[in-house]
Amino acid sequence: MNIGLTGGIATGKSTVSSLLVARGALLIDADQIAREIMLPGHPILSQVAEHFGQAILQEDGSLNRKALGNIIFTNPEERKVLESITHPAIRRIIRERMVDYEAQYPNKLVVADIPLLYESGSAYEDFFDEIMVVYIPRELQLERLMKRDGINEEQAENRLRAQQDIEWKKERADIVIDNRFGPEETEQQIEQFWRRKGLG
Ligand SMILES: CC(C)(COP(=O)(O)OP(=O)(O)OC[C@H]1O[C@@H](n2cnc3c(N)ncnc32)[C@H](O)[C@@H]1O)[C@@H](O)C(=O)NCCC(=O)NCCS
Ligand SMILES: Nc1ncnc2c1ncn2[C@@H]1O[C@H](COP(=O)(O)OP(=O)(O)OP(=O)(O)O)[C@@H](O)[C@H]1O
Repeated sequence: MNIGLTGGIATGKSTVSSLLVARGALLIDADQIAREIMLPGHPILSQVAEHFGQAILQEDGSLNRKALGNIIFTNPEERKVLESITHPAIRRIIRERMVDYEAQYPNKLVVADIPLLYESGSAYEDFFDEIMVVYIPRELQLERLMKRDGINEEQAENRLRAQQDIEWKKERADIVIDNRFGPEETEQQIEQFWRRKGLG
């Protein structure tokens, strides 16, 4: 069985995926894949640099994440260009890993953590048995994001605006994990999900 795990920025996807992995789930992490394709020498990074210019690279040729983030989180058109380069590659790698894991470990739960699962359209939605959304109310999302990344309210708002609203995602979810309370409450919901699915 597989699930797509999503939510908004800083709603707690990594927290929830760690709880699932601790129970034996296999994880595919879209943010990690996004970093792999941006490593020096990768053809995707070359395409990105071709469009955005050398200013988004550090002297050693690696990606200057801050510089690229500043461009795409304040300019939706540039964000679309970046996504048109990165998303097809990310999607392909996720699908390949999913197929591999499911063939190798047919009794395990495979979890794909994809921040922009819904934003990417039906390409992903049809791919998973179920979609789990990690939810917290927007004000708390803003607060946790500012604190975790050490950014101000305007920068955090820009990042939130680059994604679909968390309430909208919650409405569409097959499974909602409400992560606004403490870690114990979240763990309880994961345990319930695990039992309901007969995973052990
Ligand atoms: C722009 C980049 C370099 C900024 O790097 P930075 O280290 O500041 O952020 P990081 O990669 O840790 O991402 C943090 C979060 O930002 C959000 N985010 C990232 N890219 C996007 C985007 N194109 N649109 C909306 N939100 C995004 C996601 O919620 C993600 O979890 C980086 O996010 C990137 O390469 N983005 C393009 C690839 C992509 O779309 N990744 C999302 C996973 S599918
Ligand atoms: N139940 C909780 N109570 C308090 N703080 C939490 C809780 N869950 C997560 N956090 C904190 O909120 C922040 C965001 O969590 P996390 O990094 O798991 O989110 P994420 O959805 O994976 O984020 P991103 O998509 O941006 O990588 C972190 O600083 C984390 O420590």
